[in-house]
Amino acid sequence: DFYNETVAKTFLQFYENTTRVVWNQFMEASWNYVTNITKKNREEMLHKDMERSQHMLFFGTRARLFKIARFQDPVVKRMLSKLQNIDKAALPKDELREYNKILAYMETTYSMAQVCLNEGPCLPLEPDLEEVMATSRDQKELLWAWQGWRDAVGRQLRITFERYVQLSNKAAKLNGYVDMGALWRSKYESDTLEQDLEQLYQELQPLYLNLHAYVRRALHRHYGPEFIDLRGPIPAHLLGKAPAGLVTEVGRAEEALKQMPRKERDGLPPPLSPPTPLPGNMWAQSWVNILDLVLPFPKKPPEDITKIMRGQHWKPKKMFIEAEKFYASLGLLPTPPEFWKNSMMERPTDGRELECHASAWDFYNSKDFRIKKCTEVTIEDLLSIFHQMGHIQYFLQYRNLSVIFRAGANPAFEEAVGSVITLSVFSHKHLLNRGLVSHQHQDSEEEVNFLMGIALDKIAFIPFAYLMDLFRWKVFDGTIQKDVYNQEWWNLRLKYQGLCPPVPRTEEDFDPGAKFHISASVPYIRYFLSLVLQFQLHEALCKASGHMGPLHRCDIYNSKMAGKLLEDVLKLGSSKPWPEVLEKITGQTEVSAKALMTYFKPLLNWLVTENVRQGEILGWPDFSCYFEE
Ligand SMILES: C[C@H](NC(=O)O)C(=O)O
Ligand SMILES: [Zn+2]
Repeated sequence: DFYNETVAKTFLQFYENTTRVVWNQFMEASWNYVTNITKKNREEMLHKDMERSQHMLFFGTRARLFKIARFQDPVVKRMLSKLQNIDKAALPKDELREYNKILAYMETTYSMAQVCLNEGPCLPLEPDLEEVMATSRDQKELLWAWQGWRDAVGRQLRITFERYVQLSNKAAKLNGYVDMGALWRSKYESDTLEQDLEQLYQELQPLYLNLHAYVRRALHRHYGPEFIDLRGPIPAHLLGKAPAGLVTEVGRAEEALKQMPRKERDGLPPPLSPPTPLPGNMWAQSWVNILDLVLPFPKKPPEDITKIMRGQHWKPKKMFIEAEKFYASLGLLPTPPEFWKNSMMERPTDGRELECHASAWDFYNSKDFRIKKCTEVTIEDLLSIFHQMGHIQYFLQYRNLSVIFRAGANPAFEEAVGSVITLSVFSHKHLLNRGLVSHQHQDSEEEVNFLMGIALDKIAFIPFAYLMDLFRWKVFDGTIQKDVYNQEWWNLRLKYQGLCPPVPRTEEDFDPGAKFHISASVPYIRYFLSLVLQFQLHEALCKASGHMGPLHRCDIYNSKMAGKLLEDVLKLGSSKPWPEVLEKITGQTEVSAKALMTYFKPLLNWLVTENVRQGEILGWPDFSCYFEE
């Protein structure tokens, strides 16, 4: 009977015992599919997904029958309420089958997309198109990659995405939510989530506007007024690579040096070597690749860590071991042998189709955990591995909890764990300690350069991470109708990021679909919240480690105190409301941007001074976009 708490506990135990097998088989089938996209693997994955959904439907519908309000045990109440949300499993069988096919089609279209040169090879996104974005010396080529990718992915997904929205909302309604955006937001257990997010965005906006204005000035210097309006938005494709100007300048300098007679040449310093190509950014979500162009103190360029890694013959395996050592240094859990045996750390060379977007996997048997990544030897990929290993550490810490609680305190916590560690990894102190830079001391100007490098990743990301789900929430709640998907996408990209498409866009295009998380139906607000949360956690862990001095110099490596604080939280999984979890680490129950602002204070001071000196306009009152003729 559904009033009896003991009956509920038996019901939950029965769920526990049957779930592991069903979920493990589904994860195994999903892994086999995304690491080797074949028809057979797709059928098997769809079949296992149906089984998992049937299982969720059986238990989810029964969980709704219990009179939870009358129960005493908070754990039983929390478990039953989580069990009630069964997401797409609530759809009628035939519509669920259609929905799963749509999800597989969108994600696979993204993963298999290539852009073909007129005569010659077709290039996949990773690593080839990213490489083009990073190393292109030619505006036309860059535009070719930017537009080609959107033609190959976004355009193909537009119609399917419309049906995806319908079925998503139907599933949400069957779970008691007004639309899928409401179901996604429910994971944060807060009825003020949207206001809180907007508040955080407002607090962070000045930082972004100052960075945007400063970067716009630098791009204006290199590309000239025909491309950049100092009072207007920035063309999106220019933020993805070392600017053609800079690289050809260096190329010219090298040519000139070669022409010089030897005796003259020997006395001269070597030209600034072309920046090692970091993977560009197809979505302008990170601007790290134009650091050389925007360096506050160009005479003190940071060392090229990718070049140093390659000089030291780093290989992908060593990059994973490096991350493993860091987590071990905090006294956290080691990865089991299965991890090293079953992970996919490099793109296979047997020509198979696969999904290269990096991800971490829990196989729900408390012993099999994997990362899938098409690793390149770059500093960006090293930091990405630290991020993914943060997911693995969370899986390890909560592996003995009920399967219902094997998730982050909220999705932003899952994303923040690894990112917190990368803040220490990328500190000058840590890089020096690990032999990845040789420069002993960083003076205040070099520190501003350093903070600029971090800001091009983290601050540039703020508006992008915010707008990704602002867009989707509006699509789900009907504010954005399907006939204006693309123009509404670019309205948000203009409003929040101050970006423009480099060429005119139409409603034949579906540019948001060119981003993995939209084609793979992965919510994104988690990354926006994680961005703020990771600095808040970093500050708390640095304090626990006994760090003194500016936050951006902190490296918690080897701190067992910081590790213990982190471990106590990760062990909780999603068994407690996240404000309680946050309070255990930071003493606060709310996400706060204060630590992020503290971290970037020296840079913001410099930026504001520089922008005032240049008489910059913050924002883009000239909101028209320049289009290449
Ligand atoms: C930030 C996010 N990271 C991830 O998916 O691992 C992205 O790549 O867009
Ligand atoms: Zn992640």
